[in-house]
Amino acid sequence: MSTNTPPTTSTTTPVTRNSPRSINLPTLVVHSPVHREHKRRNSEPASPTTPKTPQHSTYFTGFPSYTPDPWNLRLASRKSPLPQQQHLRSSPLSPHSRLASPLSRTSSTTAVSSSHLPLPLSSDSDEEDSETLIEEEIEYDTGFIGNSLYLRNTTTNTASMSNPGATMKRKVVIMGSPSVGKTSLTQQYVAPPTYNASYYPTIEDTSHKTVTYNGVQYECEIIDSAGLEEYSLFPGKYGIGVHGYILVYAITSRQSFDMVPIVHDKILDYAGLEKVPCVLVGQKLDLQSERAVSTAEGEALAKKLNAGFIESSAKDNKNVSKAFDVLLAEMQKEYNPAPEKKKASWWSWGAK
Ligand SMILES: Nc1nc2c(ncn2[C@@H]2O[C@H](COP(=O)(O)OP(=O)(O)OP(=O)(O)O)[C@@H](O)[C@H]2O)c(=O)[nH]1
Repeated sequence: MSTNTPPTTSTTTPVTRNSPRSINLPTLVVHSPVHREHKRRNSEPASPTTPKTPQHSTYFTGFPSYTPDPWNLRLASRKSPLPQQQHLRSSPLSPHSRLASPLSRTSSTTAVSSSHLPLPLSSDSDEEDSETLIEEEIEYDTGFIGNSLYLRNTTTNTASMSNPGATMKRKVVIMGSPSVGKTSLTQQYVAPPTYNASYYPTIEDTSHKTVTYNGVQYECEIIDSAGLEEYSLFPGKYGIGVHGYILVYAITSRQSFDMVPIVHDKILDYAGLEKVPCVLVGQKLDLQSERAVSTAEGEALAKKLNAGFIESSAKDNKNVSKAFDVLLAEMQKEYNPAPEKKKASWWSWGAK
């Protein structure tokens, strides 16, 4: 019997009362997505013959990425051509990168390709991989207005803000009643001097213009929409993926002025937002003798709609580019707010 008894004290390391080994707790192994990815990369052979696996730009967040905005979809669809090494340098494991966390906000990490961005290229880059790629976190605000869920891209374009030479895309839609001068305003802005006294109703026209405003370069896509009547259906596509609106009325037409708040309401309904960057433009300023809407009324409506305001004449090319500048200012306020100045604390005040 005594031969089957296992030895009772066979420890080689002395176990003191306070040592962690004295407590026999079960080991908890957490396999987080980050941990798994780290293990996978460490286990890969470091031979130069290892084939480079092209990685999708939304790699390594560990969580399903969510890129519903058409702008972001375009970015996310790009495949990253960088080798493994460079991804690790800017991967979420690096202490300098921002780790996209599903707990903080709905966010996804997307590789943004830009040759102007200030990040240094690592020395081990191949010739074919000369394009600089950086990761930019795309953030969304979500919430409810009534019963509908809204989702708004709240990413401040840090890449462009940190590099004044970068170009930012802006999609703008011009809306209002028929024959108020939307097309004339757009054409005068895009290719001045252009004014046509004859009237051809528009179905839809898109033009582009690159402008610099407040030190930032914008590539504007300007959509000239068809004139809206009170009971016409609002085209839903103008409620999504648009950065700003130019709401036009003619100072000679009370009806076109009354149409503005109706259009504005429809935009907010479709966009599911409480506010969108807007400028209210009172067109046909040259027709002073036929004026039906005063400047004060225009200003009051703009204030009510939280929009910028200007009166213009496409015929005389007066305040045309200013109208677009006012909108760029409104969009800058919304999408690239100036960094808040640090308030003087009590400590620094006392130290003076
Ligand atoms: N006097 C004057 N006429 C203008 C001005 N702007 C446009 N018009 C005239 O107004 C008419 C309608 O102009 P459009 O630019 O086609 O108006 P619109 O709002 O695009 O019209 P829709 O395509 O139906 O939506 C044309 O005959 C223009 O020549 C302006 O500033 N002053």
